[in-house]
Amino acid sequence: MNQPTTLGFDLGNSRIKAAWLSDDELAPCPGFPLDSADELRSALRSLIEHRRPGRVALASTDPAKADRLLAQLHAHGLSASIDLRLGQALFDAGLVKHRLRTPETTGVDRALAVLAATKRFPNEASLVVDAGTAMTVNAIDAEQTFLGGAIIPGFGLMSRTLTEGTAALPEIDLESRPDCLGDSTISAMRSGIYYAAVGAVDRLLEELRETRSLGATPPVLVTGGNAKLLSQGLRTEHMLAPHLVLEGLRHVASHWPATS
Ligand SMILES: Nc1ncnc2c1ncn2[C@@H]1O[C@H](COP(=O)(O)OP(=O)(O)OP(=O)(O)O)[C@@H](O)[C@H]1O
Ligand SMILES: CC(C)(CO)[C@@H](O)C(=O)NCCC(=O)O
Ligand SMILES: [K+]
Repeated sequence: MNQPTTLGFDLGNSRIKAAWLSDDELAPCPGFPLDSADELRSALRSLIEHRRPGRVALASTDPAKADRLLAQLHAHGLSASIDLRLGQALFDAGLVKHRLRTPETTGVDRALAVLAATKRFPNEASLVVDAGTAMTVNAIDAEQTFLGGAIIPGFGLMSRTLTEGTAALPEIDLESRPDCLGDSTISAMRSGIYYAAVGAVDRLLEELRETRSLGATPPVLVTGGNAKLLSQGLRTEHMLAPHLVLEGLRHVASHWPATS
């Protein structure tokens, strides 16, 4: 049996997701918060206490947080032999083809999710939605070229904008699909935020399909911390893919030179 030895980290703007990665398996670890160094240290300790990784692979959209995680790993005698900070790393390695004008600023999470989609659908176009702190919609054509897409604020960011930009609107949370008719201040905010995002994603998927010759019904993969919540209201047919970024990282790890 193939023993998973790579510990992979997907470090986003609000959470760290980790998984044990092998050539044919992805075993997710419980997620941990990014807020305090103490919390991170103890979460990391319990993660590697019983099982020492042969290698660490890190993908991060936030360089400062990535450096902090690396410092914590060093304290445990570990370093990241794969340390990805930008989509460019995947483009340069020939793992993802693209037609982007600014590959040098493209998020590594977008490129990794796209890579995972090209492995799932090697012979057809596909669309990827990542519902995280920010939400992204990403288009891949039938030749497996990443064409680009859209970046929109996630539920939390939209909600914070409303609260911070007004005197009267309170802080809210959003845990399930709200009624579209908000009959209170809070339920009206929940409705607005939820349908702004879900409606935008549905419309983007439709526009991309129609205008970018992706075929009538390319498969749509939905990932990210808010994937399930988004999925509850999406009209476009789609599949949930909970760990698409880590899935992409698994593909990178299995192609990366063992010595680096
Ligand atoms: N178990 C969980 N712990 C924390 N947040 C969760 C959890 N499950 C869902 N969420 C939601 O997931 C969202 C973050 O999503 P995700 O983890 O994909 O973000 P991220 O990777 O930090 O963001 P980004 O991809 O924009 O950098 C949070 O807004 C939170 O509401
Ligand atoms: C858009 C986010 C925040 C989504 O996590 C991330 O992919 C990112 O920081 N991207 C940089 C800009 C870009 O992807 O073009
Ligand atoms: K992410």
